[in-house]
Amino acid sequence: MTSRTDLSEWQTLQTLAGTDGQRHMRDLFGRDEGRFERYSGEAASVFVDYSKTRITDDVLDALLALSKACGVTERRDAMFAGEPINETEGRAVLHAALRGGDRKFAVGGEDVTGEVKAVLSQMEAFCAKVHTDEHLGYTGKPLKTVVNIGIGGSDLGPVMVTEALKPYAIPGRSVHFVSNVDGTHLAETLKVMDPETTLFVIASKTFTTQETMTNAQSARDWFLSKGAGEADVAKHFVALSTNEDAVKGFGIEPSNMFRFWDWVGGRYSLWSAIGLPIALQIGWKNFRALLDGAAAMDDHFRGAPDRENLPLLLGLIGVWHRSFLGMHAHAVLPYDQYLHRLPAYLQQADMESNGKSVTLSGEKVAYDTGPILFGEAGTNGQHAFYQLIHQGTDVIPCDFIAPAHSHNELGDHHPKLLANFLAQPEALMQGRTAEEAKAELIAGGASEEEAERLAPHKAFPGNRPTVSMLVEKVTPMTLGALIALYEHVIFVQGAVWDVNSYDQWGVELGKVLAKAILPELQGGEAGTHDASTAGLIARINGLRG
Ligand SMILES: O=P(O)(O)OC[C@H]1O[C@H](O)[C@H](O)[C@@H](O)[C@@H]1O
Repeated sequence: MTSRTDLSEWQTLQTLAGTDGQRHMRDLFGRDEGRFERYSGEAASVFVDYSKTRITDDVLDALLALSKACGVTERRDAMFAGEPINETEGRAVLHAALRGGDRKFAVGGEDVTGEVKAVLSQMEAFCAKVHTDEHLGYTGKPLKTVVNIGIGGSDLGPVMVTEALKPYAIPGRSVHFVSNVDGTHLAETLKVMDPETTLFVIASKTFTTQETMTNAQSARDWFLSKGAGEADVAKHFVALSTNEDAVKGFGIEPSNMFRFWDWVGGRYSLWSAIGLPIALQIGWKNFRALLDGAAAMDDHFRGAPDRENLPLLLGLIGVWHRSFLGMHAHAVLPYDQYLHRLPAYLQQADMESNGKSVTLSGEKVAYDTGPILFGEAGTNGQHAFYQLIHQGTDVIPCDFIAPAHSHNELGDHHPKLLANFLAQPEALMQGRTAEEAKAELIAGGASEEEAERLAPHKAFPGNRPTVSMLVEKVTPMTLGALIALYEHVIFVQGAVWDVNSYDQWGVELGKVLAKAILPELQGGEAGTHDASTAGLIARINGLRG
């Protein structure tokens, strides 16, 4: 198998990295009035400006040629055709089928549209029952509060979306999330819960995850300790899972289970039954709109020509930054408070997907793959880590995301927020030379000597790439489209890097070792460990007595 680095397209890009990749964007903008128009586009109501990245037409052409040489389009088609592109687990990757509406999808030749629709109908009917107060608890009161117990993909998506779509929340209801196995998370959540009106949603694809099973068991114990009987569990506990046997084993009836399938990756599962807490919070119509927004982005990704295909272009630009220009990190900076959990969500989506270092055929990659992703809602990040983004030694490409309208148009808050959303990328691109800094200091009254001394500190290198994404408003539709855009960017990058974006074996080893260590913290015999781990175990056991 040829390595990506043997491809002539790869080598062309390596050469371009030393030429075009070093050009200052100030000059690129200076020489080209059409840059913004040429390097921006819109799909499914998400407008994307990628002109403030270090690309030229030559770079873009070379990236698109690389994509062709890597078979990105063929792999995309294989994904949508339900082929088992998750090769290490022998599974299809078909979360698009969950949101596809009437579009047909099949896995291994078998149509799945029907079963997807059946579960969606089951979810819709359940939501209707809860929302009309017909689903009653063990004392006859309607259930008003939802506690979702899940972790990773069974938590981050629903948390992010319910936060993002708070303006659509049905009044008088609330959704809470417990993920950490740290008892504090559950204990603090239960403190404000009324057992008579609380619905527990146990969300776990495998229904074996230690954190979730432990929290679910403790929630059940708490519920039973409040005067409810075993038979009442059915009214207050539902499961979202692929594992019917384990759900039964836990004591939840299959009729209270909302299922999904092994072709839905955990970090791509918010569109499945895992989205139930979202639907419970925002209502069915809005949940459907979320799915429709994502489906519109799927259509764009499948149908738009390469040069207009935003997920393809953004994915390739990310590869350019990471594998050719040596940029290690990627910041996601939403200028919308409701999107404050988007970076955390994308951390799992991206880092668990492309945090890989062997190719599909098992060889060590000879290039950099997935970046370190982090972020924070603007403008808070500006007062925390942006200093490093502006003047640090690492160049960190950033995504700036903003809605033109806020759900809370309070005084002049939103224009101020938007001004920051616009100013930061401008500053990151333009920078400020030492000469400019010196001139400004002198204009501000500094002496020549003082200006000379301070200018290096006040100079900004600029040429720091940013992508700006703009939506009219954060709605279920635009949010769905935005999430799907990122999913496909991750797909494109995985396809170019020749890694399996759909497994996560790296999470396993720690889990196995934790299982082995647990008995040693509960009075069991000491196991075999390195001196550091053994020393820490002994110390913890000493402290806990
Ligand atoms: O939904 P579950 O089976 O409980 O899995 C929850 C999470 O477990 C692991 O951490 C995996 O790495 C995640 O991808 C997954 O989302």
